[in-house]
Amino acid sequence: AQMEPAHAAAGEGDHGEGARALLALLQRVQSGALRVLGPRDFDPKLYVDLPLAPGADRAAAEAAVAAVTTRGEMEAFLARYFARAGSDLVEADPPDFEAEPRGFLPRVASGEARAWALQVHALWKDLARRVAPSVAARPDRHTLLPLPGRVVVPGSRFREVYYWDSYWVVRGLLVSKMYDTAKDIVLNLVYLVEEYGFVLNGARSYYTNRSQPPLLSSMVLELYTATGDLGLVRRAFPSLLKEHSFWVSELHNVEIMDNHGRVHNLSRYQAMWNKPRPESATIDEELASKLNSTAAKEKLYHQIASAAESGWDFSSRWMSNSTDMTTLVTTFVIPVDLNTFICKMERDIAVFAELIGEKATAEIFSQASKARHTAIESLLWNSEMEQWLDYWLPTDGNCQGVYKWELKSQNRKIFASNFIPLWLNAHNSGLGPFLDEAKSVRVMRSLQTSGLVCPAGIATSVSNTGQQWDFPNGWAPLQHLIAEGLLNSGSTEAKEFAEDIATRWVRTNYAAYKSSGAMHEKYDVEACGKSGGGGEYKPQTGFGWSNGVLLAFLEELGWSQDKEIGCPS
Ligand SMILES: OC[C@H]1O[C@H](O[C@H]2O[C@H](CO)[C@@H](O)[C@H](O)[C@H]2O)[C@H](O)[C@@H](O)[C@@H]1O
Repeated sequence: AQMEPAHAAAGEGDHGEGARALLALLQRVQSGALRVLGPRDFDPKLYVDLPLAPGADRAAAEAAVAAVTTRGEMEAFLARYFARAGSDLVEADPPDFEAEPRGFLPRVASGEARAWALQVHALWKDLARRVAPSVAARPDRHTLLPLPGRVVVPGSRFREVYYWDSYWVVRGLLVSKMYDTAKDIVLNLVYLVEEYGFVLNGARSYYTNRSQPPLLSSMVLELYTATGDLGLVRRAFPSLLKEHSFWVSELHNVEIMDNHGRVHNLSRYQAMWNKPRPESATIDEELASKLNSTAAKEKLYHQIASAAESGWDFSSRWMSNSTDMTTLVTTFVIPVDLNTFICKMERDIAVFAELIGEKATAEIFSQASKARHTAIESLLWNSEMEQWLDYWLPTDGNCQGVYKWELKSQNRKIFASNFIPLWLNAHNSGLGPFLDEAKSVRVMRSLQTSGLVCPAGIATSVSNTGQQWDFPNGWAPLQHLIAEGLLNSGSTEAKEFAEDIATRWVRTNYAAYKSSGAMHEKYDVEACGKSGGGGEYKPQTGFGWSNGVLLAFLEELGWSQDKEIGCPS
């Protein structure tokens, strides 16, 4: 596959003419709003989330937008032609929600921790929605995509379902005993695979050009483990096979030959898009204005959308110069975490195939996961640093043919993702451990001296670039993946360290909740009780994956009566 894939613009092809025309109109409204309202407090995503108002005519709105020159005219224009962003998602009132479910967090004895956990549990009611029937009836009037079941959104500006966020939402819902809501979420994602061939970044027409870190099989496994619902496994199985094909297709797969002449297959992120992201078009266009040629701009847009596919948007992890976003080279990076997730997906599919009696498929996927495991260990493991490192392909050529592995192409910079393979300890799907205990301990020691472990949790990287997936931000999914891996490594010392990380995280969430009344999308790990910042949009609250991780940590760790929940003094 070339770095500029033939299908770089294929995401467009999936929609009707009406939906495309609506998105084009909304992007004009977005740039008009920036011109008229100014950059202060401007969120470009708001405008591409606007549904057409009942009875409003798109062509008339198109004719009117160019004439808008003042704030008052813009307000009148928006009120006339559009409904409120998010109004096409209606409240769901999940029937499986109970204020205090039976058997909720049995190991949380502290009254203070328990009262707070119940408040976080109650947030599912605020975040649960259903897509309004008008969306399926008139998809040309909404950028929101129809979904069959109830949804749980991250919160604030993130008014729609997101792919990898949903894994931690499901984990939290299982703690909350909301099995039906969790199943609806999984079936919605299965539906997206049936419709598009992969799980979209999010359920909006502007997210159809890319996916996100692939965790659907993990959601199915968690639900199956909690409920024994084999029907769900059977229902999801064809979609899991389809999703796997997407991630190992020419678009994502790269062949690399190791020093012993063995050729391995690993995957990378690569969006099918080479234009500005509609939800951030004004930002992407401003960045690209630093470049001269159309070809250079298209390459940058492709790298931006591919970074969004990684879930780490944005980070010095994908930049050759960490202070210059125009140097994004996402598609040239073979990421540690993506390949960990695909290895896990292959193990999960093998387990599901066995469960439903598809012996031959079970064998194929068991072999595939072993081959990827070997590839991760051969190409990404660095024995001197005792971490796994992203591998950078040469950025001056295209990605055709087989690459020859070179040690110098491992990126020696420290990121939390360098430790994500530990997570496979927690989920060996019955196929044997990923790491032995001694190696897990060595990786733990490397993490302890990496500079990532901070007073309020694990930082995303050690570079403070102003990007949101860098220092000093800590993200709930990263804490959880690493802590779960350490907890299940078999080592008492690693278990204690995992408990320490989780304790720091729970405390910072608690302190920030007490001072702000909200759960946050990300936290600043330099000090207990601080929410995070940086990046291209204002920090958000709600927040799906933070709530899920908090509940999962409390379930896994418990919280004794005399354990302090506030920040340590
Ligand atoms: O609007 C900008 C970008 O926002 C999303 O990314 C961030 O929020 C997601 C939802 O919580 C999360 O999954 C992602 O990891 C965050 O970086 C969106 O996913 C991007 O595609 C979008 O361009």
